[in-house]
Amino acid sequence: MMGGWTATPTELAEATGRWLTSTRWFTGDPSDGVVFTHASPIESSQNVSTVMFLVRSGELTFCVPLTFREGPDSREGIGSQPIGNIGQVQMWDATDDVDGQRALLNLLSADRDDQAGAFRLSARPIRSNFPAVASSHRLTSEQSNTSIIYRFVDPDDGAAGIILKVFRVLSDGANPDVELQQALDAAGSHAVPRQYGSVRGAWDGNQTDVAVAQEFLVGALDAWQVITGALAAGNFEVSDEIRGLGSLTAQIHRDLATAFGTATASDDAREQLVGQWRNRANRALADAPQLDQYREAIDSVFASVSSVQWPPLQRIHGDYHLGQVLHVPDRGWVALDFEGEPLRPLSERVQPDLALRDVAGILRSFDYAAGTTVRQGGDSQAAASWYEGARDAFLAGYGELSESEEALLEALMLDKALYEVSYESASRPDWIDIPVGAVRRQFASE
Ligand SMILES: Nc1ncnc2c1ncn2[C@@H]1O[C@H](COP(=O)(O)OP(=O)(O)O)[C@@H](O)[C@H]1O
Ligand SMILES: O=P(O)(O)O[C@H]1O[C@H](CO)[C@@H](O[C@H]2O[C@H](CO)[C@@H](O)[C@H](O)[C@H]2O)[C@H](O)[C@H]1O
Repeated sequence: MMGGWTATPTELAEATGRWLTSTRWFTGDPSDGVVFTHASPIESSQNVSTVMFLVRSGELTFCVPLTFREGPDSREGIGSQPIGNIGQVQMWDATDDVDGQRALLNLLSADRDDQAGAFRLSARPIRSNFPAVASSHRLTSEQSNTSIIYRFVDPDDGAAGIILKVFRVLSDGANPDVELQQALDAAGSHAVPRQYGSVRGAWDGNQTDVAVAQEFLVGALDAWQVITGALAAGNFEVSDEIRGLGSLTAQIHRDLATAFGTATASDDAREQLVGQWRNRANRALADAPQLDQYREAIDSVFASVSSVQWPPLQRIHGDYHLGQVLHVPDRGWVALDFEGEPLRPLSERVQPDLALRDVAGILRSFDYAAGTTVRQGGDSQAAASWYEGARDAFLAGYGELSESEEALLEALMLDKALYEVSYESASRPDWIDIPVGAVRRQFASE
């Protein structure tokens, strides 16, 4: 590190452990402790240096870039707070430090391609000749990873800046968020932001994306904000743009099928997917015992689609909901965050699936928007009919479904609601009534 100064893994763990285990992205068990296992220097000067660390906690590996500063001169004008210190050297989360932020972005344009070392970083630039950066700041909204926004001095072909996301929990294998958005961008799709590149990390036989950079879309609100804002204001009219969201979704599916191909839904593949739905249902019933009375009914919905005709399987978004779509001024809808559902292992998330799973995701999100409106005192009748109108408009934009696709969509909506039961029970118990209500309604007439 700077000036030959080094720190041992034990010193690092002692100095940062408390901060690390209290971050939003630390999804481990704090009682497992943290172990600094690997380090890869990013940038170093006489008294400031930035290093990318891998930190192990239980079974999980976290990506933790840190910036070190030695001496008062190196700290002058730093707006953010240090997270700890080792002797005279103070440490910052690099995503929250102006020099750390610059070093992380420089990784993309520095032609870095490590051939040796225990933790090797390689840049995979796409549009690497971007303009000079005027300012940078960390995104403050709630997110599972950590993003930094860089504003250009002058726009680059209309783009006002870059948003760079550092992936926090690493697993072996290409990150679908990077793989799918880069493939869509390369195919000329405007359904995702323009891509600037990504950084790969390799260690102990593992290889994955540690960061990705894309066009920062200025002034965008996500579809959840747009829709719940309108409903909260008492506007229950179904906007034409919902039909447009359906068409955009169909286009994304066509482009992903072209880029990655499709696979016949063989008996084995169906059995595997329906098996996953059953596992999720079992987990949801354990998390919400009040749904146990529907155990058989759930099982028979899943059993009934085993025998209908399935369309070919393909790569999909995988966690498609209204919060994953931005409404961009003068551009319209743009989809984000193709990482898949956080509760599923990566190996499942990259398997070909039913594209209708994404359709189910958005329809469930319309139900959440209606449910939230009612929870906040909105008119329940108006919210229920808005839901039906929004569903019909989205499906009209998506394209006609066959009878068997409709049956599959119903099963996938049930599966998604059951996933949400577990998600809410772990993350937001106050919200659990929304998916629980959806499961109940599905069986109300039986
Ligand atoms: N290209 C972008 N332009 C503008 N805002 C973005 C962009 N990408 C992400 N965001 C904002 O950052 C938030 C988090 O991004 P996301 O990719 O969902 O991160 P995470 O994987 O951490 O959940 C989004 O909900 C959105 O508000
Ligand atoms: O955005 P993430 O990839 O972290 O997705 C997870 O969190 C979502 C909530 O932030 C959760 O979405 C559920 O709540 C949304 C409203 O907040 C709603 O629009 C979605 O339809 C509903 O599923 C998502 O399930 C979870 O994976």
